[in-house]
Amino acid sequence: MTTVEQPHSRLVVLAGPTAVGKGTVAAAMRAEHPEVWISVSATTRAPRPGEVDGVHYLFVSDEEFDRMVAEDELLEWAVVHRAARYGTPRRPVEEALAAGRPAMLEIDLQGARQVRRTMPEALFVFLAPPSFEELERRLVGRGTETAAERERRLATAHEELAAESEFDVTIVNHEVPAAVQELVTLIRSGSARPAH
Ligand SMILES: Nc1ncnc2c1ncn2[C@@H]1O[C@H](COP(=O)(O)OP(=O)(O)OP(=O)(O)O)[C@@H](O)[C@H]1O
Ligand SMILES: Nc1nc2c(ncn2[C@@H]2O[C@H](COP(=O)(O)O)[C@@H](O)[C@H]2O)c(=O)[nH]1
Repeated sequence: MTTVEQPHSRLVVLAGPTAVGKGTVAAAMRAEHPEVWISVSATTRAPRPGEVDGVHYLFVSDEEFDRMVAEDELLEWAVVHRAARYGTPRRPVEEALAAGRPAMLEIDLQGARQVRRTMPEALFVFLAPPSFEELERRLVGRGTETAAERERRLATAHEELAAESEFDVTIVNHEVPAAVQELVTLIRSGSARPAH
């Protein structure tokens, strides 16, 4: 009997708690591994200093986000940290995958669960902090949230850390270059995704 190898999806979903370093790891991937296509999410939150529309996010109004949802333009979307809506535009993901490019989404847990339902063949990677204390240090050190917003994010972080076992692989973000290397190795290996 001939063994037919299961074709692997080239879609990687990277999730993890607030301030673990998802954005930092994704930015390093974008800079060092341009062969990996990284989705640009739409969000209703305001840009932080230095964030560029169309590069870091598509910054959209509530009305525009409503339209994207109504017209089924988003692969997944969620209200994150009870603060703003974030979503993955569907068409660019489909185009990247159709072109044979490895593609990566950097999204929250709720979004990862939605993608799990619609694209179960994707590889789900959990980015974990070395410790909760280090996560708090990174959140405070980033300095982009108010104390109240930090509290909200840390409350969500407890829930997100409890969901680690839902993911195929965990990468602990001790050092950014090592985390990027682990991610690239997974993507290149054709995602040795364990069966569920
Ligand atoms: N390996 C690391 N070691 C030390 N600091 C790190 C590391 N990775 C990221 N950081 C720092 O931690 C802070 C949070 O990182 P980042 O904004 O990338 O997190 P995030 O997971 O994208 O957060 P959020 O989900 O809230 O958007 C930043 O100041 C970043 O420079
Ligand atoms: N479900 C989705 N979550 C997303 C998306 N893009 C980003 N995110 C997540 O939002 C939080 C907060 O991000 P921040 O930039 O405001 O700090 C973070 O966990 C991101 O991973 C998305 O398209 N869908």
